[in-house]
Order: sequence, then structure tokens, then C-alpha cells
Amino acid sequence: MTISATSPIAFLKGHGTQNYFVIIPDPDNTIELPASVVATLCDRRAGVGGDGLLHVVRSAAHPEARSRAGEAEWFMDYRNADGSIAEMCGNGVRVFAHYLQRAGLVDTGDVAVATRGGVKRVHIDKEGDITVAMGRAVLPEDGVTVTVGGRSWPARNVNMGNPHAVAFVEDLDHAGDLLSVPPYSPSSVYPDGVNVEFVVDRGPRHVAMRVHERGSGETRSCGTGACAVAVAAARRDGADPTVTGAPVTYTVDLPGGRLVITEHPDGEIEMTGPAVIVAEGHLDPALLATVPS
Ligand SMILES: N[C@@H](CCC[C@H](N)C(=O)O)C(=O)O
Repeated sequence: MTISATSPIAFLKGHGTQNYFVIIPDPDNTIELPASVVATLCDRRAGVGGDGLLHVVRSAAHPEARSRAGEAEWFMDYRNADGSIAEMCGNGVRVFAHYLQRAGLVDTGDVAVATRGGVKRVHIDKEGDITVAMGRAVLPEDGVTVTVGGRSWPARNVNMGNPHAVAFVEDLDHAGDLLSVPPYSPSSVYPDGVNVEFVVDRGPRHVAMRVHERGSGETRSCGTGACAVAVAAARRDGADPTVTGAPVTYTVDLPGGRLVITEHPDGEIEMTGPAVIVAEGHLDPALLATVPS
């Protein structure tokens, strides 16, 4: 079935620290979501509005996740607002797990979610905060420079399953209102594009950031971005839990809220933050009937 079929299609809208998502439950993977349809749904004026879309599919029903079905019943088929595909979304996976639990599709407690960036284990605590085991960061040694509006900064290349360039700046306002378009970054290092974080210090192991998300523009939060920032800040500060054996925690403030990131001695990075469902309804088939696929 295409999403412009005649019967209404259920959707929800949710956010994690104001990184907001259209959620399309589709356990049997029967709904086609070409990039043009995703882009229309994510358009906040012409559609539902979102920084991305969470297509909720059983792993067994999706060719990219079938091999993971024994480990994780559900697959987060994540799309950016422009319809492009990304490996992982940290805020999205919290919202995804919250949706599964709210819908009664999983038990309370721990949930495994398959993503293109591997299976993520998610813990939902009684107060509602959600902790995700995000995996390990990879820090290639490339020297990267990012440029916005004629100013350039050196950046740290961090891969959290998806690519990031983390730049420490003097003032978050230096990028002005220019983060809706991709900052310049070297395509030789990032052939598939990159998420770019601008970071300032707020105190000991406490930073604040803005982000340009690949495929979505400037957003009010990025979970993988916050993890990349915490790891880059730790290395800058001379802290590496995989060497010292002591976990390191950073508080990361974003325009849409706060995330707490801990890197453990085995390299595993845990991210804790909220997840909220704000609405649910049905898409009007007429809305999308004219979207070219
Ligand atoms: N908002 C996300 C990241 C979504 C994917 C990203 N735009 C990409 O293309 O890699 C997060 O919370 O991690």
C-alpha cells in the first residue's frame, strides 16, 4: 500500500528534548514511504511537521532488519525531514521505545530496538526518563574544518553510527541564523554529509550546543550529536574512560532541553533524557494523493 491509498493511516507526533517526529506505526511494513511523502509529512506548514519520521516496523517484516529479529522485535526505520535515510537517531529511539510501551507493544522496563546503526538497548524508568545504550564512538583522526557564514572552526570527527563534526566555539551565536543550511565540511571526510555541532562550555563537564542536522536543518536537539559532543569534550579535557577505567558524565544543554551522557570504561555511551507523545490521529488520504513519489 502507498501512503496515498484511500484509507486513513494512523500517525502520532512526539518529541525528545524538542527534536520532533512524525510516527507511523506499520508493524507489517505495508506502507511505502518514498522521500517525497516523508518530506511532505515532515513539513510543518504543509504536513504534520517533524525533524524526522519514525516508521515503526517489526524487524521480521523489514529486509534491513530481518537478521536482527531474534535480538529486537521492532525496527526503527528512521528518515530525516528531507526523506533521506539515516543510520541512527538518539532522540528518536527514546520516542520510539516510549511509543512501543504506550501502545502495549512491549513490556515495561527494557526494550531492544533494531536500527541501521545496530540494536540499541533502551531502559524506561518509572519517572519516565529513558536511557539508551548508544554503543561506542569512533573518533577518526582526520583534521576537519567547518565553515559557517565566512567563519571557520577546527572540528573533531566523531562517528556515533552516523557522522558528526564537533566544533568548540567561543559563542553559540557566532553561527547566527545560518544553521538551517549545511555548514561547509570536507566531502572527502564526509561523503554522505554530516551533522555539525557547535559547542560552548557551561561549567565542569557541562556544555551547551547547537546543531545542524544532515537532512533536517537546525533542530532543537540531537541525541547522537549530544553523545558526539560529550566524547569530544571528554577527549579535549583529557578524559578517556577506556584508559582510566572511570566513567565520565557530561551534561549537555540543547535549545530544546537537557541530555545526560555517560561514557563507561568499556566505551559504551549511555544517553538519558525524556520522550513525549503529543498527539495522535489519522492522515487524510486526500492530503497526500497528489504527492509525486
Ligand atoms: N536527531 C537525531 C539524528 C537524526 C539523523 C541525522 N540527521 C543524520 O542524518 O545522521 C538524533 O537525535 O540523534
